Amino acid sequence: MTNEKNMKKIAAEHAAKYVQDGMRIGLGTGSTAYYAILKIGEMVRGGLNIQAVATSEASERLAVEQGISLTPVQHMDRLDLTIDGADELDDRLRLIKGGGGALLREKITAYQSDRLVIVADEVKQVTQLGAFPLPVEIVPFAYEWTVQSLARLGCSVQIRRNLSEGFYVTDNGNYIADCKFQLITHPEELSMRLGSIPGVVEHGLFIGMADQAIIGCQDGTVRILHSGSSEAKNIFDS
Ligand SMILES: O=C(CO)[C@H](O)[C@H](O)COP(=O)(O)O
Repeated sequence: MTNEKNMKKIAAEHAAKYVQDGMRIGLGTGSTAYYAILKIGEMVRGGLNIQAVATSEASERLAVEQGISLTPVQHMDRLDLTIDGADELDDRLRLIKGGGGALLREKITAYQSDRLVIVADEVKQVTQLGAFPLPVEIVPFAYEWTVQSLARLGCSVQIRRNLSEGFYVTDNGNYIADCKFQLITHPEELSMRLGSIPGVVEHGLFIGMADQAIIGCQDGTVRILHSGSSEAKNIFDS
């Protein structure tokens, strides 16, 4: 039986194999993307030449520690590939992201990428999204009103707190509202409704963005899902 950490690691290390010399790479955030950054760092120290941007200050620090030099975004046009984690994904590669609070930079980076590869352990794959509370980044001004608007969509809302019990503040100076729906039956419609609330900066539904998901499984295999295809295959990584 492979434990959760190893499921994340095998998925992330498989994805790192897609990174090739000369590519422009987006580095994701979270405990699964962490392993991809470690692997890419190892490849860079071995001579791989890439340009990279990170989706959070935490991933920036990790990348630099690993010897991956980061390029300012204004010096990059499109990215070839971004490797990032997810909190939930369904068979159509619709995602909930933002558990680590980095959803805004992650979505901007994913949108700018020719290819978004999601890495996750198999617990994250669900038939319907919504068991994981949907993170929504909101501006601090009048956040109480924004919370009321979010609650009118049929969810219970909690402003995320940090360990010292103050509000968690994102890398962009905003708050995160974690929105618990029973289940999200129509993610596309919800995405549009969230986007129309003033005060919402961005939300963690990523729809039509992921090209591929690499899922690390308990039996030590990786399952690969492609957008637009219901076929999945499990393979032993070597
Ligand atoms: O969206 C994210 C951060 O904002 C992460 O990718 C997501 O929370 C998954 O994290 P982990 O790999 O630690 O489970």
